[in-house]
Amino acid sequence: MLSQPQRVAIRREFHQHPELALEEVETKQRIQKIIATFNQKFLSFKQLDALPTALLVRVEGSNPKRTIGYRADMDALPVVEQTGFEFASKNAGKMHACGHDIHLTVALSILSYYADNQPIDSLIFFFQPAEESENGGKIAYELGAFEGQWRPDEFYGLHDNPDLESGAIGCCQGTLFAGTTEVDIELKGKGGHAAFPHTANDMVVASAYLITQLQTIVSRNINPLESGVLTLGKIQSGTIRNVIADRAVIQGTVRGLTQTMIEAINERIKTICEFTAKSFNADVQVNLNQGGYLPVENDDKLTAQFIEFMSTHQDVNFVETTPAMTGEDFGYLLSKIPGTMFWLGVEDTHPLHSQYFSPSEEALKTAPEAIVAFLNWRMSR
Ligand SMILES: CC(=O)N[C@@H](CCC[C@H](N)C(=O)O)C(=O)O
Repeated sequence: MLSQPQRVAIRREFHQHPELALEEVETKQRIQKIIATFNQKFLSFKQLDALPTALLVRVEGSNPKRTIGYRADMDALPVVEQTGFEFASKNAGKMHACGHDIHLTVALSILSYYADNQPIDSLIFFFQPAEESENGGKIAYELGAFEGQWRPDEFYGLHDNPDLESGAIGCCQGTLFAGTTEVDIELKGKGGHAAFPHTANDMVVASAYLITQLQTIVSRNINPLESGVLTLGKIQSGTIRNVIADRAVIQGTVRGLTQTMIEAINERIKTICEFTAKSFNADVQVNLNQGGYLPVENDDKLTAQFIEFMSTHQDVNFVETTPAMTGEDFGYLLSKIPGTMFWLGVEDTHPLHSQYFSPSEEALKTAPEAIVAFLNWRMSR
């Protein structure tokens, strides 16, 4: 298995060269280059023409009862890194601010183990593009990535978590992550001179009211005992102080722990947009795209086994977690193939998606061993 210094070097190499969703060309080349150094005897590969940055690797089992999938995502975010590390991003405006560099390194470490130690069951490693946006998991599934001998009977994947101690494994039964919807709103009015507001139709003012109205969905429309989020993370309108803006673009994301909640919030967004725009005599276009970001629902039986193993294994610091409002398109894959998603603690004071996010590399010391131990245990059953 890759040593800790090798793991750290690999993680830093990925960290220095982040690529956005569907652009992970060099990242895939790096993955392939690393795998090329492994024993090839039990390995075979699959690529997808229409999703060229994806890579599937199959490890042939010695006496397979099942095929087990393991997924690692590989895309970065459009974030300007501010960590000041010597291995900080070399790609301007892009950063592995969600720890997918850690995810890749853990997956490659596990793969390196099974390249040398043939597993009993067959394994499929899915190096997945486009988790942060663009639905890489769903696209791969729909392209037939998991057909025939490439279909796992059960699927596992992790996400790093700065709130957990380094190396801790966190998981829960049922919903681990929220489902999400990407929200795009465009308001159109009439531009004009700042001095003559009565001759124009100001989309800065309309968007201010619309945003305020939309914020009432969570506070006034949903049951306080349930949960939902609407974050509007981006707004663009206007060009200069003395021109009335004829257009505003608002982008955001909805989060809910159930599909019913997501759909209820989405319906309210449409209604509020329609009537608020009308009240300003503006045109509005609303685009709500859930794509593959379904709630991440862990399979009852497989997750019970995962928790049983992780919570009793002497080398694992296991933490029972509560559902989180982060989204994950692994939710789509788990809606097709049963499995378990879990957290890996990377202890950091900065949250995921922060320009200062600095996951602890200590987590790399123990996570691959813990996951290999679980997989071997699973294969023995
Ligand atoms: C783990 C994580 O941070 N995932 C992203 C997933 C984004 C989903 C989608 N593009 C959206 O923005 O709604 C997250 O922001 O939770």
